[in-house]
This record gives sequence, structure tokens and C-alpha cells, in this order.
Amino acid sequence: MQSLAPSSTINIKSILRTPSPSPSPSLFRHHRLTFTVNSAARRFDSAPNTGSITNPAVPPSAPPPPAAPATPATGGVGKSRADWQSSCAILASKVVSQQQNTEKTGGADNITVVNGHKTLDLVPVEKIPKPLTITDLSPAPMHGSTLRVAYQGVPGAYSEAAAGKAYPDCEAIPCDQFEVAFQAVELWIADRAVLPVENSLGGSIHRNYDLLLRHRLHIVGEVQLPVHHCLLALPGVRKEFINRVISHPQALAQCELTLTKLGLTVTREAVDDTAGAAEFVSANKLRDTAAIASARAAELYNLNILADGIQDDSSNITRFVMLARDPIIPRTDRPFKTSIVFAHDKGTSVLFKVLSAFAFRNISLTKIESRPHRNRPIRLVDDANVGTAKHFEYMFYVDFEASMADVRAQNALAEVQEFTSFLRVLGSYPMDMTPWSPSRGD
Ligand SMILES: O=C(O)C(=O)C[C@]1(C(=O)O)C=C[C@@H](O)C=C1
Repeated sequence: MQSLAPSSTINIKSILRTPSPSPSPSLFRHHRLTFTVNSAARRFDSAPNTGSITNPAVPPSAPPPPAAPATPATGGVGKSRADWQSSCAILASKVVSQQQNTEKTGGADNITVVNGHKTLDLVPVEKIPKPLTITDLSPAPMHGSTLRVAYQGVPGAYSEAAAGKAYPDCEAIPCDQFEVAFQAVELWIADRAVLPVENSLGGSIHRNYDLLLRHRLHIVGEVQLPVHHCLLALPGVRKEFINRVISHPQALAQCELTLTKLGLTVTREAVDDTAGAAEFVSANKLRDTAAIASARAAELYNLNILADGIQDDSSNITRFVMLARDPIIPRTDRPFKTSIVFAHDKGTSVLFKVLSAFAFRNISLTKIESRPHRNRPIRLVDDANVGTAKHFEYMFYVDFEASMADVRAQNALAEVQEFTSFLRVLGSYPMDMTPWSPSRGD
């Protein structure tokens, strides 16, 4: 994975207004994407719920990329997939013409006719383009051959490490908010986003569940990352000097007991990400503040490691999901997981009925999460319902261990749809099966 040095920030609006049709890759290499509300961005925020099953086995037609700036040209080949395909067609027709011409002239003449025009520089026979295969038709990077992966945070964040684990040769693009990572993919600035959804100690990262519903991206994979926290401070600073510890709220929660054991019953302050906390201590030369972050963050921001492995549990794992504009085609030849979200209007025991649709088919659930329904969070009930002052409405997120290509999953979902007023498949994707051991400092 290519690492990115942090520096000043740019915003999506300015990227979209860049007049050049091919923004330089270095633009991204040194900047962090920030959030500026613009009309394009708002369009995605308000994506309506369909209330119907979205089947990842049937990829929706991809939206056209936005204006030219977001679709850089790569060499002589066109910018979009359509350009690229028509380039292939032109090349192919050149080859045919060349062969015909060679037959006629014995190969002496290298001028030929393509689509009625005389042209030079024929494609040599040994470079005849290969026919398209099914892999050519799967979602491909739009920025040359390097996959661009958006993550929240600055270099040194665990999310950057997760992006590298998910896509080893990717170019990781730091974003200042989760929402920006979603938008970077929607606006074709990035090809994928890798975002945390739950941690073995701290629980769910609710913000990302809410954003999954508000945006139209698909879950195409998952990675589990052992998270090994360090306590970082400026060189020369000792633990006794510290009167404040800053980090991402999840990281603070994951180290709460250990901090107390270390005698650091000091102010704890939440910031956007762990590496950002390290960068802040370093940039402001704070001698009374420590950051909880990775060993890589210590290296990047020239901090010392005061304590290593300070997470309260050595098996501290964060699960990240990989998001893309298009779903992947589900398969049955390896373990798959499917994530859905649903809501129901009325009826009794709906949740029980939904869960039993999976239980009766021996499909294991790996996660269930409820979130207050954003549009109708609280409804007051009438006086007859004495004792229940308010009625909450929820969206339920469920992960189960089966592929959408598995007939059991299809039948279960058909049944779930009968009990629910809204159902969406967020993605059907290969399970991360890598065995993990207690987190190490890597
Ligand atoms: O702050 C970071 O480094 C992140 O990547 C975010 C995050 C999170 O959101 O949970 C990721 C992994 C750790 O659990 C702590 C923080």
C-alpha cells in the first residue's frame, strides 16, 4: 500500500471544480479529503429508501461518472469504461484492416484505412488486443491500475492499516469524516471505502450503520484487524507529566481500565481519530498531553511510546467493511456473509418471526443491531397506553452467514419481506476467515 503524508486539506468541491480533465494523483497523495456540502453531495444524502430487496446478484446500472475531472485519462486510453471499450473496438478494427492490407500489399505499406480514414501506426500483430473476459467487466479502478481506497483519519490510523489489509496495493486516501469517505466513492474520487463498523471491546460504530442506510454503496467485503494501542508522548516527556489523554472515543473506551491502572486518572478527550491525536500532540508540542494511537503513528509523528499494548483486552479486534459503488456477484464456493437492514410498521413478534426465518433454515446470525429510525425516531402514544410514555421505531441491521446465491438465504429473505415494511440487502460478500491471534504491535 502506498502511504500518504498528511498536510493541508482540500475539499470535494474544489476537486470537482478542477478544470483539468485528469487531476494529478499527487493531488491526493498529500491531502486529506474534507467535507463541504455541495449540491452533488446533498443528492446522495437524500437517496430515498426503496422499500424493496436490492439483490446484489443483479448489479444495478452504474451511475455515469460525474463531470470529466473525476475520471482521469490513463495514457492513451479513454477515461471511462465506454471510452475504453470503444478504444478496444477501434484497435480491433485497425488490426483487421492491417491484416487485410498486409494480405493485399505483402506488408510493404503501413498506411491503412480505419473507418474510412487513412491512418498510420498500426497495432503490430503480436500486440493484438485480447478479447474482453468476465474480469474486465467487474468494477475496475477508474484511476489507472491502482485502486484508490478512502478511509477516515490521517496516515497512521487503524483504518489506514485496514485499507492496506483489504487491498494490499491500494493508494489509501485519508478523509476527515466517515461521510466524506462515502462521498469520495460515490463521486468516483475513490474506488472503495474501508470503514470500521464494530469493535470487540467498544461495540458498534453506530455512525457508520446510519451512513450505510443513507448512502447507496454496497458492502463487498470485510476485514478484521487486531488493534494494538500505544500511549504516545513527545520525546523526553514522562508519564508523570501527563494531565490529559486524547484519542478516538473507541480507542479511549478500549483502554479505559489500563489507563487507570497506569495511574492516568486524568482528563480524557475525544478527537476524530487515533493518528490525528498523535499528530495534534506533535504539531502543538504538547508536553502535558499523551495520545493513544498505533506504533506507526508514533513513527510518523516523531513521538515516543510510553506504554505498549494498552488495550484492556489483548484480543482487541475491529471489524471493517469494504464499500463499493457496485455489488459483487455472490458465490457459494466459499463462506459468504450477507448484511441486511429492515424495519417494520406494525404487528406483534415481528422481530421473532424475522429471526426465525433464518433459524428454521439453519442460517447463523453473526450480528444484530438496532438503531432509532432517523425519520420517525419517537412517537407519542395515546393515554390508553399507560406506562409507556413513548414508542421508539427502529431499523434493524442483521448479518447472517450465507450467500445471496444460496437458495436458503433467498427463501429466508422472501419470508422476511412479508413481515417487514422495508428491507434492503447491504451486501453479500466473502467472510474474513483469517485466523487472528492476540494483537501484536504490527
Ligand atoms: O482512529 C482510528 O485510528 C481509526 O481507524 C478509527 C477506529 C474506530 O473507529 O473504531 C478504528 C479502530 C480502533 O477501534 C479505533 C478507532
